[in-house]
Amino acid sequence: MTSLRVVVLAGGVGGAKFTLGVRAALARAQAPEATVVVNTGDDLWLSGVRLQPDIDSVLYALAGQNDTVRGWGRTGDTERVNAELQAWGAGWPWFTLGDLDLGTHLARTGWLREGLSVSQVVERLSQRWPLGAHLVPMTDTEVDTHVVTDAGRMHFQEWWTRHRATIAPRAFENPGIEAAVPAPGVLEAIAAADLVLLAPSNPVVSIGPILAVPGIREAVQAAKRVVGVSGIIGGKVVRGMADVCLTAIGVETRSDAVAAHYGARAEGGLLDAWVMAEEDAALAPAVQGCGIHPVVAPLWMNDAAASEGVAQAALDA
Ligand SMILES: O=c1nc2n(C[C@H](O)[C@H](O)[C@H](O)CO)c3cc(O)ccc3cc-2c(=O)[nH]1
Repeated sequence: MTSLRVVVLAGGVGGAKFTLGVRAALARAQAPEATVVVNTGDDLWLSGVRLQPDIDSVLYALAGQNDTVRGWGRTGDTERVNAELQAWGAGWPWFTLGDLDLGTHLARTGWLREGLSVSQVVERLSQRWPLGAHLVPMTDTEVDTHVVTDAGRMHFQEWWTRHRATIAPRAFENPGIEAAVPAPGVLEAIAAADLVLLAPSNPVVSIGPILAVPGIREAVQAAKRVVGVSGIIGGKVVRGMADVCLTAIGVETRSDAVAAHYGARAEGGLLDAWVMAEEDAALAPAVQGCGIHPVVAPLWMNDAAASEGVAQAALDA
């Protein structure tokens, strides 16, 4: 039994899988449940409802309700309402809203319209299933992610789901983030944590917006210990479009480059240690050279045991 208090910063499928592993590893150690600070930068309004893809990815995964094949939405979902929306010409023809998923969006939007804050809504959504972790949004303020391209500015979801990241991004922006405030409990959880973990989520559009909420980066820098987990394995992204996003901000798609992007805590960055894949072991000296302690471990999260192994490596780092 341990009293280790852990905070995870997470977003997307990588964040959800890693969070499952952290939950399992902490349960095995009889440690308290982790607090998971989730990216809300890829949220959007569509057909009158508020979507929170990263919140829902983590929520559904912890609840065992996620579609593991598609990587987003609810398992066993149907698309009857979506077909009607398409017939009306409502929403986006390239963006599917499942029927069960829409139930979540309607519940969330109703509560928001009744005056609940985003974090109060996340708390309500967290009560339906035993999650084994405490979910908090990074902020209650609306800060969607926009992608600036030569073809114009568009919402991150349009760039990703419609264009499949094929239009070169010039920049990623979160309009209004300078005025955003960390959601209640975020700074307190980080300050009280024995360990803050950066999940192997997209460093630019998942972890980036969380750290850009004023006060969160500073809180992580002041945390007792910070360990990051690489989402790059063997010089490639496991899934998603982190490589395109990293190129846009001038960072190479290499594990050591992402570690250097986060930076060593001793030099004003964030990391004490960096968990990197066995395939990237040759890059460990470069990470060490940045002042970050490298830990080499198997990082493929193909099943629950593998995810727990990755989480355990981060907890031990
Ligand atoms: O590739 C897709 N991803 C879809 N996603 C996933 C999402 O676009 C991204 O993968 C994440 O935002 C990236 O973290 C959805 C997520 C939701 O919460 C709700 C609806 C969708 C719909 C789609 C979709 O039609 N196509």
